[in-house]
Amino acid sequence: MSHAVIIKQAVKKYGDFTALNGVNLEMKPGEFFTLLGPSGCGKTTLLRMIAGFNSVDGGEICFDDRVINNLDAHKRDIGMVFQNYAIFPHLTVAENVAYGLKAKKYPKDQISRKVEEALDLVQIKNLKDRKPNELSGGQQQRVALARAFVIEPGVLLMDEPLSNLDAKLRVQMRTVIKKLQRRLGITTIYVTHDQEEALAISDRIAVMKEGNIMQVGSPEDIYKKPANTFVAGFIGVSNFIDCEVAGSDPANAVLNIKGECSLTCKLKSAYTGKGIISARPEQLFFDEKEGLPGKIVISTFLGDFIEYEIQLNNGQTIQLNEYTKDAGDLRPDGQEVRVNFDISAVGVYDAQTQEVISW
Ligand SMILES: Nc1ncnc2c1ncn2[C@@H]1O[C@H](COP(=O)(O)OP(=O)(O)OP(=O)(O)O)[C@@H](O)[C@H]1O
Repeated sequence: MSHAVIIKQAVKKYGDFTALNGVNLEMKPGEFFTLLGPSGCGKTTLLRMIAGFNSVDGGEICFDDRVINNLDAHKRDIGMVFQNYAIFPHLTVAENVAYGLKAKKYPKDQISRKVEEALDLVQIKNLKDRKPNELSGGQQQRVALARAFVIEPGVLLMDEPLSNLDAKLRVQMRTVIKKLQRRLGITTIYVTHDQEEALAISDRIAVMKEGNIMQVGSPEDIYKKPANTFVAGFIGVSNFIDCEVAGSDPANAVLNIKGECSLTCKLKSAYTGKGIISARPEQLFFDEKEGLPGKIVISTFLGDFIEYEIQLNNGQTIQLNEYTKDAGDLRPDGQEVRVNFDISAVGVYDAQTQEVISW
Protein backbone atom coordinates (compact mmCIF):
# COMPACT_ATOMS: atom_id res chain seq x y z
CA MET A 1 0.00 0.00 0.00
CA SER A 2 1.25 3.47 -0.87
CA HIS A 3 2.35 5.58 2.04
CA ALA A 4 1.95 9.24 2.86
CA VAL A 5 5.41 10.70 3.56
CA ILE A 6 5.54 13.45 6.15
CA ILE A 7 8.71 15.39 6.89
CA LYS A 8 8.64 17.53 10.03
CA GLN A 9 11.34 20.10 10.76
CA ALA A 10 14.02 17.88 9.19
CA VAL A 11 17.58 19.01 9.88
CA LYS A 12 20.81 17.63 8.41
CA LYS A 13 24.25 18.93 9.30
CA TYR A 14 27.63 17.98 7.87
CA GLY A 15 29.98 19.33 10.55
CA ASP A 16 29.25 23.06 10.79
CA PHE A 17 27.40 23.11 7.48
CA THR A 18 23.61 22.94 7.58
CA ALA A 19 22.44 21.00 4.50
CA LEU A 20 18.75 20.92 5.55
CA ASN A 21 17.39 23.70 7.65
CA GLY A 22 14.13 22.50 9.25
CA VAL A 23 12.29 21.19 6.19
CA ASN A 24 8.52 20.53 6.37
CA LEU A 25 6.79 18.59 3.58
CA GLU A 26 3.77 16.34 3.18
CA MET A 27 3.46 13.93 0.27
CA LYS A 28 0.09 12.28 -0.23
CA PRO A 29 -0.31 8.54 -0.90
CA GLY A 30 0.07 7.89 -4.63
CA GLU A 31 1.41 11.35 -5.35
CA PHE A 32 4.27 12.09 -7.79
CA PHE A 33 6.29 14.61 -5.80
CA THR A 34 9.47 16.27 -7.06
CA LEU A 35 12.30 17.91 -5.12
CA LEU A 36 13.69 20.56 -7.47
CA GLY A 37 16.52 23.00 -6.99
CA PRO A 38 20.02 24.00 -8.03
CA SER A 39 23.06 21.85 -7.33
CA GLY A 40 23.88 21.63 -3.64
CA CYS A 41 20.44 22.74 -2.33
CA GLY A 42 19.95 19.49 -0.36
CA LYS A 43 17.67 17.39 -2.62
CA THR A 44 19.76 14.22 -2.48
CA THR A 45 20.42 14.69 1.23
CA LEU A 46 16.67 14.75 1.89
CA LEU A 47 15.98 11.77 -0.40
CA ARG A 48 18.70 9.75 1.34
CA MET A 49 17.19 10.62 4.70
CA ILE A 50 13.82 9.30 3.52
CA ALA A 51 15.59 6.18 2.22
CA GLY A 52 17.41 5.61 5.49
CA PHE A 53 20.94 6.12 4.07
CA ASN A 54 21.45 9.43 5.93
CA SER A 55 20.91 9.90 9.64
CA VAL A 56 18.42 12.55 10.80
CA ASP A 57 19.96 15.31 12.94
CA GLY A 58 16.65 16.89 13.90
CA GLY A 59 12.93 16.53 13.21
CA GLU A 60 11.00 13.51 12.01
CA ILE A 61 10.49 11.43 8.88
CA CYS A 62 7.13 9.63 8.95
CA PHE A 63 5.50 7.09 6.66
CA ASP A 64 1.79 7.58 7.36
CA ASP A 65 1.62 8.07 11.14
CA ARG A 66 4.78 6.04 11.89
CA VAL A 67 8.06 7.82 12.73
CA ILE A 68 10.81 5.95 10.84
CA ASN A 69 13.90 8.01 11.81
CA ASN A 70 15.66 4.98 13.24
CA LEU A 71 14.28 2.24 11.00
CA ASP A 72 16.90 0.43 8.86
CA ALA A 73 16.80 1.23 5.14
CA HIS A 74 15.90 -2.35 4.15
CA LYS A 75 12.87 -2.32 6.45
CA ARG A 76 11.42 0.92 5.08
CA ASP A 77 9.22 -0.46 2.26
CA ILE A 78 10.94 1.64 -0.41
CA GLY A 79 12.16 1.12 -3.98
CA MET A 80 15.01 3.22 -5.27
CA VAL A 81 16.27 4.26 -8.72
CA PHE A 82 19.62 6.03 -9.05
CA GLN A 83 21.27 8.18 -11.70
CA ASN A 84 23.87 5.49 -12.46
CA TYR A 85 21.26 2.66 -12.68
CA ALA A 86 23.13 0.53 -10.09
CA ILE A 87 21.98 -2.76 -11.61
CA PHE A 88 24.05 -5.91 -11.02
CA PRO A 89 26.45 -6.42 -13.97
CA HIS A 90 26.78 -10.20 -13.50
CA LEU A 91 23.02 -10.87 -13.54
CA THR A 92 20.72 -10.96 -16.56
CA VAL A 93 17.88 -8.46 -16.94
CA ALA A 94 15.35 -10.96 -15.58
CA GLU A 95 17.63 -11.92 -12.66
CA ASN A 96 18.14 -8.26 -11.80
CA VAL A 97 14.40 -7.68 -11.66
CA ALA A 98 13.86 -10.90 -9.69
CA TYR A 99 16.49 -9.96 -7.09
CA GLY A 100 14.24 -8.17 -4.58
CA LEU A 101 11.50 -10.76 -4.89
CA LYS A 102 13.98 -13.57 -4.15
CA ALA A 103 15.25 -11.68 -1.12
CA LYS A 104 11.65 -11.43 0.07
CA LYS A 105 11.33 -15.21 -0.44
CA TYR A 106 8.47 -15.12 -2.93
CA PRO A 107 7.59 -18.55 -4.41
CA LYS A 108 9.34 -19.30 -7.75
CA ASP A 109 6.23 -19.26 -9.95
CA GLN A 110 5.15 -15.90 -8.51
CA ILE A 111 8.62 -14.47 -9.11
CA SER A 112 8.64 -15.42 -12.78
CA ARG A 113 5.10 -14.06 -13.29
CA LYS A 114 5.89 -10.75 -11.56
CA VAL A 115 9.18 -10.37 -13.46
CA GLU A 116 7.40 -10.98 -16.80
CA GLU A 117 4.75 -8.41 -15.91
CA ALA A 118 7.32 -5.83 -14.82
CA LEU A 119 9.44 -6.27 -17.96
CA ASP A 120 6.28 -5.99 -20.02
CA LEU A 121 5.36 -2.69 -18.32
CA VAL A 122 8.73 -1.13 -19.13
CA GLN A 123 8.70 -2.76 -22.60
CA ILE A 124 11.92 -4.78 -22.41
CA LYS A 125 10.50 -8.32 -22.26
CA ASN A 126 12.55 -9.23 -25.34
CA LEU A 127 15.80 -8.33 -23.51
CA LYS A 128 15.28 -10.49 -20.44
CA ASP A 129 18.26 -12.80 -21.00
CA ARG A 130 20.78 -10.04 -21.74
CA LYS A 131 23.44 -8.78 -19.35
CA PRO A 132 23.55 -5.04 -18.48
CA ASN A 133 26.66 -4.45 -20.64
CA GLU A 134 24.59 -5.55 -23.66
CA LEU A 135 22.02 -2.77 -23.05
CA SER A 136 21.78 0.93 -23.92
CA GLY A 137 21.56 3.52 -21.13
CA GLY A 138 17.81 3.87 -21.60
CA GLN A 139 17.33 0.09 -21.47
CA GLN A 140 19.45 -0.16 -18.32
CA GLN A 141 17.33 2.51 -16.67
CA ARG A 142 14.19 0.53 -17.59
CA VAL A 143 15.71 -2.49 -15.79
CA ALA A 144 16.45 -0.33 -12.74
CA LEU A 145 12.87 0.95 -12.79
CA ALA A 146 11.36 -2.54 -13.10
CA ARG A 147 13.59 -3.79 -10.29
CA ALA A 148 12.45 -0.96 -8.03
CA PHE A 149 8.69 -1.25 -8.53
CA VAL A 150 8.38 -5.05 -8.88
CA ILE A 151 8.63 -5.44 -5.10
CA GLU A 152 5.56 -3.17 -4.82
CA PRO A 153 7.12 -0.67 -2.40
CA GLY A 154 5.02 1.82 -0.48
CA VAL A 155 7.32 4.62 -1.65
CA LEU A 156 9.47 4.89 -4.78
CA LEU A 157 12.51 7.17 -4.57
CA MET A 158 14.29 8.37 -7.70
CA ASP A 159 17.50 10.41 -7.71
CA GLU A 160 18.09 12.13 -11.08
CA PRO A 161 17.26 8.86 -12.90
CA LEU A 162 17.41 10.44 -16.36
CA SER A 163 20.48 12.63 -16.15
CA ASN A 164 22.81 10.10 -17.81
CA LEU A 165 20.60 9.83 -20.89
CA ASP A 166 20.73 12.01 -24.00
CA ALA A 167 18.16 14.79 -24.35
CA LYS A 168 15.73 12.94 -26.62
CA LEU A 169 15.76 9.76 -24.56
CA ARG A 170 15.27 11.81 -21.39
CA VAL A 171 12.03 13.20 -22.77
CA GLN A 172 10.86 9.70 -23.84
CA MET A 173 11.77 8.11 -20.51
CA ARG A 174 10.05 10.76 -18.43
CA THR A 175 6.79 9.86 -20.20
CA VAL A 176 7.47 6.16 -19.50
CA ILE A 177 7.99 6.94 -15.80
CA LYS A 178 4.96 9.20 -15.57
CA LYS A 179 2.60 6.67 -17.19
CA LEU A 180 3.99 3.86 -15.07
CA GLN A 181 3.59 5.86 -11.87
CA ARG A 182 -0.02 6.77 -12.75
CA ARG A 183 -0.76 3.12 -13.43
CA LEU A 184 0.89 1.72 -10.29
CA GLY A 185 -0.11 4.58 -7.97
CA ILE A 186 3.05 4.29 -5.83
CA THR A 187 3.94 7.44 -3.86
CA THR A 188 6.98 8.68 -5.78
CA ILE A 189 9.61 11.16 -4.67
CA TYR A 190 11.75 12.33 -7.56
CA VAL A 191 14.90 14.46 -7.42
CA THR A 192 15.95 16.65 -10.33
CA HIS A 193 17.65 19.97 -11.03
CA ASP A 194 15.92 20.17 -14.43
CA GLN A 195 12.92 22.50 -14.12
CA GLU A 196 11.33 21.42 -17.38
CA GLU A 197 11.50 17.77 -16.34
CA ALA A 198 9.94 18.65 -12.98
CA LEU A 199 7.08 20.56 -14.64
CA ALA A 200 6.44 17.71 -17.07
CA ILE A 201 6.45 14.79 -14.65
CA SER A 202 5.11 15.92 -11.26
CA ASP A 203 1.80 16.24 -9.48
CA ARG A 204 3.49 18.67 -7.09
CA ILE A 205 6.94 20.21 -6.80
CA ALA A 206 8.94 21.50 -3.85
CA VAL A 207 11.47 24.11 -4.98
CA MET A 208 14.53 24.10 -2.70
CA LYS A 209 17.35 26.56 -2.11
CA GLU A 210 20.23 26.19 0.35
CA GLY A 211 18.47 23.63 2.55
CA ASN A 212 15.15 25.48 2.63
CA ILE A 213 11.83 24.95 0.85
CA MET A 214 11.01 28.03 -1.23
CA GLN A 215 7.59 26.92 -2.51
CA VAL A 216 5.43 23.82 -2.83
CA GLY A 217 2.74 23.58 -5.49
CA SER A 218 1.47 22.06 -8.70
CA PRO A 219 3.59 22.73 -11.82
CA GLU A 220 1.00 25.28 -12.93
CA ASP A 221 0.98 27.08 -9.55
CA ILE A 222 4.73 27.26 -9.40
CA TYR A 223 5.01 28.62 -12.93
CA LYS A 224 2.09 31.02 -12.79
CA LYS A 225 2.28 32.16 -9.18
CA PRO A 226 5.88 32.04 -7.95
CA ALA A 227 5.97 32.85 -4.23
CA ASN A 228 9.30 34.69 -4.44
CA THR A 229 11.78 35.97 -6.99
CA PHE A 230 13.99 32.87 -6.59
CA VAL A 231 11.21 30.57 -7.81
CA ALA A 232 10.22 33.08 -10.51
CA GLY A 233 13.80 33.10 -11.80
CA PHE A 234 14.49 29.37 -11.40
CA ILE A 235 11.34 28.07 -13.11
CA GLY A 236 11.16 29.29 -16.70
CA VAL A 237 12.31 32.78 -17.72
CA SER A 238 11.28 35.89 -15.81
CA ASN A 239 11.89 39.57 -16.51
CA PHE A 240 12.47 41.52 -13.32
CA ILE A 241 11.53 45.20 -13.58
CA ASP A 242 12.28 47.56 -10.68
CA CYS A 243 9.49 49.81 -9.42
CA GLU A 244 8.41 52.02 -6.52
CA VAL A 245 5.29 50.85 -4.74
CA ALA A 246 2.89 53.31 -3.08
CA GLY A 247 0.45 50.92 -1.49
CA SER A 248 -0.90 52.32 1.75
CA ASP A 249 -4.27 51.36 0.26
CA PRO A 250 -3.62 47.75 -0.83
CA ALA A 251 -6.75 47.65 -3.02
CA ASN A 252 -5.36 50.52 -5.14
CA ALA A 253 -1.58 50.39 -4.96
CA VAL A 254 0.33 52.51 -7.46
CA LEU A 255 3.49 51.13 -9.07
CA ASN A 256 5.85 53.61 -10.62
CA ILE A 257 8.53 52.42 -13.02
CA LYS A 258 11.27 55.08 -13.12
CA GLY A 259 8.74 57.83 -13.91
CA GLU A 260 8.04 56.23 -17.28
CA CYS A 261 4.94 54.35 -16.45
CA SER A 262 2.45 54.23 -13.63
CA LEU A 263 0.17 51.27 -12.96
CA THR A 264 -2.36 50.34 -10.29
CA CYS A 265 -2.66 46.91 -8.78
CA LYS A 266 -4.04 45.03 -5.79
CA LEU A 267 -1.69 43.99 -2.97
CA LYS A 268 -2.16 41.35 -0.26
CA SER A 269 -1.53 44.01 2.39
CA ALA A 270 -0.33 47.61 2.65
CA TYR A 271 3.25 48.12 1.41
CA THR A 272 5.25 51.17 0.43
CA GLY A 273 8.82 50.94 -0.82
CA LYS A 274 10.93 49.34 -3.51
CA GLY A 275 9.29 46.58 -5.53
CA ILE A 276 10.10 44.17 -8.33
CA ILE A 277 7.68 43.24 -11.10
CA SER A 278 8.23 39.74 -12.50
CA ALA A 279 6.79 39.14 -15.96
CA ARG A 280 7.22 36.10 -18.22
CA PRO A 281 8.39 36.81 -21.79
CA GLU A 282 4.98 35.68 -23.10
CA GLN A 283 3.19 38.09 -20.73
CA LEU A 284 4.86 41.11 -22.35
CA PHE A 285 3.46 42.62 -25.56
CA PHE A 286 4.15 45.52 -27.91
CA ASP A 287 1.87 48.51 -27.43
CA GLU A 288 1.89 51.44 -29.84
CA LYS A 289 0.69 54.01 -27.28
CA GLU A 290 1.49 53.03 -23.70
CA GLY A 291 4.09 51.06 -21.79
CA LEU A 292 7.81 51.12 -21.25
CA PRO A 293 9.86 52.69 -24.04
CA GLY A 294 12.87 50.81 -25.39
CA LYS A 295 14.68 49.52 -28.43
CA ILE A 296 14.91 46.04 -29.97
CA VAL A 297 18.46 44.72 -29.52
CA ILE A 298 17.97 41.53 -31.47
CA SER A 299 15.04 39.51 -32.78
CA THR A 300 15.23 35.74 -33.15
CA PHE A 301 12.70 33.73 -35.17
CA LEU A 302 12.21 30.35 -33.48
CA GLY A 303 9.37 28.83 -35.50
CA ASP A 304 6.37 28.86 -33.19
CA PHE A 305 7.45 32.10 -31.54
CA ILE A 306 9.71 35.11 -31.98
CA GLU A 307 12.05 36.05 -29.17
CA TYR A 308 12.88 39.76 -28.83
CA GLU A 309 15.68 41.07 -26.64
CA ILE A 310 14.78 44.65 -25.76
CA GLN A 311 16.81 47.31 -24.01
CA LEU A 312 14.45 49.54 -22.04
CA ASN A 313 15.23 53.27 -21.77
CA ASN A 314 15.74 52.74 -18.02
CA GLY A 315 18.73 50.53 -18.87
CA GLN A 316 17.19 47.13 -18.14
CA THR A 317 17.26 44.36 -20.73
CA ILE A 318 14.17 42.20 -21.05
CA GLN A 319 12.90 39.33 -23.18
CA LEU A 320 9.53 39.44 -24.95
CA ASN A 321 8.12 36.41 -26.76
CA GLU A 322 5.48 36.82 -29.43
CA TYR A 323 3.71 33.74 -30.81
CA THR A 324 4.20 33.63 -34.57
CA LYS A 325 0.50 33.05 -35.21
CA ASP A 326 -0.38 36.29 -33.36
CA ALA A 327 2.54 38.33 -34.70
CA GLY A 328 2.77 40.62 -37.71
CA ASP A 329 6.03 40.98 -39.62
CA LEU A 330 9.27 40.35 -37.77
CA ARG A 331 10.36 43.62 -36.15
CA PRO A 332 13.85 44.70 -37.15
CA ASP A 333 16.76 45.17 -34.74
CA GLY A 334 17.01 48.76 -33.53
CA GLN A 335 13.27 49.49 -33.82
CA GLU A 336 11.91 51.79 -31.10
CA VAL A 337 9.04 50.11 -29.28
CA ARG A 338 6.85 50.30 -26.21
CA VAL A 339 6.42 47.21 -24.07
CA ASN A 340 3.34 46.65 -21.97
CA PHE A 341 1.82 43.92 -19.78
CA ASP A 342 -1.33 43.19 -17.87
CA ILE A 343 -0.45 44.12 -14.30
CA SER A 344 -3.08 41.75 -12.86
CA ALA A 345 -1.37 38.79 -14.57
CA VAL A 346 2.21 39.37 -13.38
CA GLY A 347 3.77 39.13 -9.91
CA VAL A 348 4.92 42.03 -7.75
CA TYR A 349 7.55 41.35 -5.08
CA ASP A 350 8.94 43.22 -2.07
CA ALA A 351 12.50 44.14 -3.16
CA GLN A 352 13.85 43.49 0.32
CA THR A 353 12.26 40.16 1.30
CA GLN A 354 11.88 39.06 -2.37
CA GLU A 355 8.46 37.61 -1.39
CA VAL A 356 5.32 38.14 -3.46
CA ILE A 357 3.11 41.06 -2.36
CA SER A 358 0.60 41.25 -5.21
CA TRP A 359 -2.78 39.59 -4.89
N1 LIG B 1 28.80 13.60 3.08
C1 LIG B 1 28.86 14.93 3.01
N2 LIG B 1 29.75 15.63 3.75
C2 LIG B 1 29.79 16.98 3.72
N3 LIG B 1 28.98 17.75 2.97
C3 LIG B 1 28.06 17.11 2.20
C4 LIG B 1 27.96 15.68 2.18
N4 LIG B 1 26.96 15.35 1.33
C5 LIG B 1 26.48 16.51 0.85
N5 LIG B 1 27.13 17.58 1.38
C6 LIG B 1 26.86 19.01 1.09
O1 LIG B 1 25.50 19.26 1.39
C7 LIG B 1 24.92 20.11 0.41
C8 LIG B 1 23.71 19.43 -0.19
O2 LIG B 1 24.14 18.31 -0.96
P1 LIG B 1 23.14 17.44 -1.81
O3 LIG B 1 23.91 16.32 -2.43
O4 LIG B 1 21.97 17.09 -0.99
O5 LIG B 1 22.70 18.49 -2.94
P2 LIG B 1 21.80 18.30 -4.22
O6 LIG B 1 20.76 19.35 -4.15
O7 LIG B 1 21.33 16.91 -4.32
O8 LIG B 1 22.82 18.66 -5.37
P3 LIG B 1 23.13 17.95 -6.79
O9 LIG B 1 21.99 18.36 -7.69
O10 LIG B 1 24.43 18.58 -7.20
O11 LIG B 1 23.21 16.48 -6.54
C9 LIG B 1 26.00 20.41 -0.59
O12 LIG B 1 26.54 21.69 -0.29
C10 LIG B 1 27.02 19.32 -0.38
O13 LIG B 1 28.33 19.78 -0.66
